Amino acid sequence: MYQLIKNGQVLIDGQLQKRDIAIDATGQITAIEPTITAVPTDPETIYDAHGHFVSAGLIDGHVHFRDPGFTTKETLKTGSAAVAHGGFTSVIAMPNLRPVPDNLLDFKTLVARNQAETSVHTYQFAPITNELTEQTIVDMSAFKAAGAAGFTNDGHGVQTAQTMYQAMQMAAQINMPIVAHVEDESLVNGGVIHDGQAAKKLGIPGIASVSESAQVARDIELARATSVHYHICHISTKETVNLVRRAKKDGLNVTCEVTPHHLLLDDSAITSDNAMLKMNPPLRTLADRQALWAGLMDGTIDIIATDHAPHTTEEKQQSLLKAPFGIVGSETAFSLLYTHLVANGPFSLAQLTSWLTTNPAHVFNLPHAGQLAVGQPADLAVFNLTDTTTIDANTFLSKGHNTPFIGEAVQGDTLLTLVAGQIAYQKE
Ligand SMILES: NC(=O)N[C@@H](CC(=O)O)C(=O)O
Ligand SMILES: [Zn+2]
Ligand SMILES: [Zn+2]
Repeated sequence: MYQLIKNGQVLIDGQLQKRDIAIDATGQITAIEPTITAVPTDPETIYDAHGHFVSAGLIDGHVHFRDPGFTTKETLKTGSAAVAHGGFTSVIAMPNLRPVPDNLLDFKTLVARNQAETSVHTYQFAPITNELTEQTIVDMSAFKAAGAAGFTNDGHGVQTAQTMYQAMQMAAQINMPIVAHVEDESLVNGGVIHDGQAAKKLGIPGIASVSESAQVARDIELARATSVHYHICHISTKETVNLVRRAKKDGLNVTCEVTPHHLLLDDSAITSDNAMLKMNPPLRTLADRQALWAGLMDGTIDIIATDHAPHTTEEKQQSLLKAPFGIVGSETAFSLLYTHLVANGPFSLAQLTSWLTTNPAHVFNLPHAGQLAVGQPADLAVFNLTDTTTIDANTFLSKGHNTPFIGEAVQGDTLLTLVAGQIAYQKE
């Protein structure tokens, strides 16, 4: 473990300033000062950040660790190593596992395994309904008591208004968020990419934007009627941005997330039958992408979450029609976002870090995450914002190499990640 981080650059009131950070034996930050002269006796416990950016540890509110059930894709060990490599120190894991942890025994076992087997703070979402697809809603209070961070059927939309309405009433009563994968299956029509130019050109069935936005519109009205905290996963369409903007204006407790890939890519990138560009929701149009940037700019979109969705190389080498939906995101998120949104984009480093630290801590009520401050756990990440590196799957700690961003030149490589003072990742 490290007890002193020297010569870091820390964001203070939106500006980078030189700071040293002292960490005690319990992993708490005890001082953040321009210069700390009380140096630990063991030189091994001193890390020289050499003027690089020291951030509060990032928070990812949407990851798939695949364990139990799909451990050829990822395990708790490889998934958490991957997120630490990306500078994340807290994540919330999705329950689309096998078995689905829709009974208390399986859920408690999973929560205990998350604690024991991951190198970061791994929180866990519980299902809304049995098997993520049935109508029977789980005993939400019992799952809350067992540690659930919220309720989601991610991978599946809740298909009936009746089930969603009841789930929202129950969640509102116990003050827990409904975290929604929004997808009206009656509007999907066997689509695998966005129903637009690329689908037409390649002769591949498309997924219309209304399959997302129609369900968002329904759910916002149900949220208005129940006063629940309604959080929308991976929004992808301009219509959804508009609906959320209006809901917020109306004072509803509605929040949402966007992924790095929906911000950085659109369906013009799909020029051949390449399943690395297949994910759910699909990459939409340039106009949608611009609406997502505008949504970040005006606060309609609260957070960026990766939807880290590892699959095996064999699975993703299949055609767009056959391959599973999803791409990995943990190990590329910060550098891609820093490069395109900040270094070459209109956003500030302070804005980017707010979408990855303070905002997710607030949205998901994680009181000890997202702040680099005295008295808080030393969850932090050091990023090299100046040198350019190339995204290389050989450096990935995830089992999943399924990303279209391989070979991209980026700034923002992770140098060090500490979780409560312990080294979760360090670049060689
Ligand atoms: N996003 C995806 O394309 N896939 C996710 C499921 C999901 O997040 O809906 C997965 O579990 O693979
Ligand atoms: Zn989803
Ligand atoms: Zn997901």
